[in-house]
Amino acid sequence: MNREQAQKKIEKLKNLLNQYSYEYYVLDQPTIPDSEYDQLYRELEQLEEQYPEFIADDSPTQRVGDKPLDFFQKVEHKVPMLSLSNAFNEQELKDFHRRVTQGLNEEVSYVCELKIDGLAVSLTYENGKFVRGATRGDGNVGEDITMNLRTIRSIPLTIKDKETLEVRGEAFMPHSSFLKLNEERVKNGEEPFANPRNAAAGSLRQLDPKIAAERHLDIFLYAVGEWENSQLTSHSARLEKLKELGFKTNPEWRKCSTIEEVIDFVEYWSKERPNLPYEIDGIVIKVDDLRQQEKLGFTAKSPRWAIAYKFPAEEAMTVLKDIELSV
Ligand SMILES: NC(=O)c1cc2c(=O)c3cc(F)ccc3oc2nc1N
Repeated sequence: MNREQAQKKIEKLKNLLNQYSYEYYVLDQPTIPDSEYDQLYRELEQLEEQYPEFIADDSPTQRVGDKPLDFFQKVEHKVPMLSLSNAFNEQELKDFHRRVTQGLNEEVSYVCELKIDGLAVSLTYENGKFVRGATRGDGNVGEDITMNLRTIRSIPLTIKDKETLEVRGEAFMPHSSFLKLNEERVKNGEEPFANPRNAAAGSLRQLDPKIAAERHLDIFLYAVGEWENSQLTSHSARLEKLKELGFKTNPEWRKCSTIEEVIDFVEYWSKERPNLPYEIDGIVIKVDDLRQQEKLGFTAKSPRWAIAYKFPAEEAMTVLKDIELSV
C-alpha cells in the first residue's frame, strides 16, 4: 500500500474504532466482538507506527498519554461551577416548589435526574474537538485534568457536529470497577478506598494518565456552562441534544409537571437505588425551562432553580457492604 492509501486506511480505521467505542462505552450496545475491535486496533497501531505523520489526536491510540505530569495547571471556569442546595425531606421539596412558583408566578415543569456520586468535571469542546477538561475546584478555578479525562472511553474526543461548548458532568467509578480496584489494593497491602467517590477523585488526581486509564472510570453529562449559538430553550432539550452529539447522559431522567410526580420519582429511586451499577446520593430536581431558570437566577453559591434531594448517607455504605459481602 502506498503513502496515500495508508493515510486513507488510517483515517478509516480511526473512525471505525471510534464508532465501535461509542457503541460499547456510551450506548452500552456493542455491535462487534472485543476480539474484532482488538484486531482493528492493532492494525491501526501498526499503520500509525509506520506513518506517524498521519496520527490524529482523536485516534483511539492517543487516549492514554505516555508521560506523567509534574503538576496540574489551574483552569478558570468562565461560567462558575456552583453547587446545589439540599433538601432532606418531602416538606423541604415542597418549600422549594413554593419558592419557585412564587418567584415565577407561572406554571413550571421540572426535570428529575439521578444524583451521581462522583466528581464534578467540566469538558470544553472547540469546533467539535475535546480540548480541555477540568475539576470543579472552588467553583471558579479548577485543575486541568484533560490527560486523565481523555482516558475515560465514554468521553468522545470529537463530537458529531463542530459545536463549541462547555459541558459539565459527574465522573464516577462503577461498583464493579470499585470492588475490583479495592480487591487489588488489599492484595497489594494498600489502603482500600472508602467509597467510589473517593476512588474516582483519587484516580482523576493521578499525575500519571496510565494509572487513571486503569481505573475504568465513566461519566454522565448533566449541565451546560456555555453553548455557542445554541437556540435550545429547555434543559430536557439540551440533554437530548447532548446525547445526539455523542455524549453519555444518564437515561433515567424524567420530566415532571407536578411536585407530586417529583416526589413519586424520589420515592421510586430511594427503593430502586441498590439495583444501580453505580453510586447515587440523591435526586436532582431542575426547572426545565431555561428562561424560567434565568428569571430565578442564583444565590452566591447555588442556583435557585435546582435542588438536590439527598438520600440518608449511611444507606449508601450498607448498599456497598451488601454487595461486598455477596461477592
Ligand atoms: N451529581 C449529579 O448527578 C448532578 C450534579 C449537578 C450539579 O452539581 C449542578 C450544579 C449547578 F450549579 C447547577 C446544576 C447542577 O446539576 C447537576 N445535575 C446532576 N445530575
